[in-house]
Amino acid sequence: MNKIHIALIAHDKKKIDLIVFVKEHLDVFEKCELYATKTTGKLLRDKLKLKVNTVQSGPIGGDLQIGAMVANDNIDFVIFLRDPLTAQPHEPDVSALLRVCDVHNIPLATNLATAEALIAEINALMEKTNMEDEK
Ligand SMILES: O=C(CO)COP(=O)(O)O
Repeated sequence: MNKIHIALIAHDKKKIDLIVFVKEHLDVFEKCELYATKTTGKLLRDKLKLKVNTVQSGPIGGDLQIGAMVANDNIDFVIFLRDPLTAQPHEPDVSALLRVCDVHNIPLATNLATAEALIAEINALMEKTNMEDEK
């Protein structure tokens, strides 16, 4: 089975939420190929010992790099915990990433409730592929 590719990104005030969320679903994330913006990825590596491919930090182009991966069909799911209460200097890049997910119909969670729903979907997808592999 090909691994599911997931991009994980969190704005600074949401990084702890993301770490806690990923920790709760570590069994799922360990089976996936993970991509993250630099600071988010470093935290995931340091705190959870996960293997994560990183791009630049979000404010200096990382969101756009993840967007390019979405455009190239290299990402299956995006979990991007945005901080809706803090203005981001790189807001155009954030919008570009959200837009390219819509253009390519890539499931995108921008809050924890939707991220939980995506995990259920990812689990179902993994079970289905495992059953097909066993046939
Ligand atoms: O700013 C970000 C997303 O817009 C996240 O970038 P970092 O993971 O490098 O903090």
